[in-house]
Amino acid sequence: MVPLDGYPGRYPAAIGFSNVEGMIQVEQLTKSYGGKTVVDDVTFRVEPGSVTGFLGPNGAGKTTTMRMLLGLERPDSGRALIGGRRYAEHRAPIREVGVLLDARAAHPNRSARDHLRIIARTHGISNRRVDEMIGLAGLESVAKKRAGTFSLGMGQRLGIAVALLGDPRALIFDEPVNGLDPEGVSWIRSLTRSLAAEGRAVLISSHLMAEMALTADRVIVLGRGAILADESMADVVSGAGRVRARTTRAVELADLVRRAGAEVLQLDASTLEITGLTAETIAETARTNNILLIELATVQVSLEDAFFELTHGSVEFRQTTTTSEDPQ
Ligand SMILES: Nc1ncnc2c1ncn2[C@@H]1O[C@H](COP(=O)(O)OP(=O)(O)OP(=O)(O)O)[C@@H](O)[C@H]1O
Repeated sequence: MVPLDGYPGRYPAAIGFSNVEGMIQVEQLTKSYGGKTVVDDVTFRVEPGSVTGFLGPNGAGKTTTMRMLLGLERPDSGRALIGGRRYAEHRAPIREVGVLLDARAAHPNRSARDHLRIIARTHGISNRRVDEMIGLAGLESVAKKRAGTFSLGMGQRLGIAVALLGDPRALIFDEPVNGLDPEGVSWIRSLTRSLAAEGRAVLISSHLMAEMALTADRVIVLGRGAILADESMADVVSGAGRVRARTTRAVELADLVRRAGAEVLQLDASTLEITGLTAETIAETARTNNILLIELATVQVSLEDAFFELTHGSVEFRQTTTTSEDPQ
């Protein structure tokens, strides 16, 4: 991405960052509304140089957490910091954190370009930067149109252009792919990846699991306000250490690995699913006993499956299967 005028050489500078610069930090954050705790002692970090997916069922507390990071809600206890400071403590927050919370934030009667220019002017940012961001967001052909006529996807693009205007080190995007067409979804993916590659910290909430699996390096899962997982994407989809082995001597191999402490599920005459031993140990056991392996692979699960497994006890709004034709 093009650095902001007057900020030459700030990126790529992940290595040069002091340890909290650009970092998004939440420490023991708690918030209740009307006696209901919606964010419950939440602690996590989003490091510069990474995209962190912020996942959770409806009502899990993702937006409330993001709003506390942006000083829009006051925590009951705990701290929400960007670059080591509360949002309100930054002299120029637009240069610290880029935010996409509400795609409909632009004044409906103002053109996209004017909306950006007004924000730019109040923050000492040049019109050239505005034009660059219009180009980056793919809004050139509609820059003079009223924002009120924009589709949801165009509104999202305008919101992203605003978020990037100040060349911030941290980015917080709430459901950025909402309303975008496939080309827009893929644009957000490559944009967030390149923002992270430039050394920025990116926190991005989404319900689109397949997309998150392609975009995020880390995953934080919230359920009923509490952290259910904070792991690398690779760990989340690693299938909890399960290894699938195929051999013509499945019963013998099952017996051997069980004796080595593994749990074994026989899937069919030749296929075993083994938990508790690495693929390497299983291969070694098979070789020592002259058992030919036809296939050996660690099991990967989809992010969606991993998400359902993590959150099944924390879903607040679950539809019933009753239809109007069912007897009452
Ligand atoms: N201003 C408010 N007053 C009262 N309750 C609120 C307020 N804001 C949020 N809540 C409640 O807090 C809970 C968490 O909401 P939040 O919007 O943070 O969840 P979310 O994880 O972002 O959900 P979604 O995926 O549906 O956007 C919900 O039960 C919501 O109704």
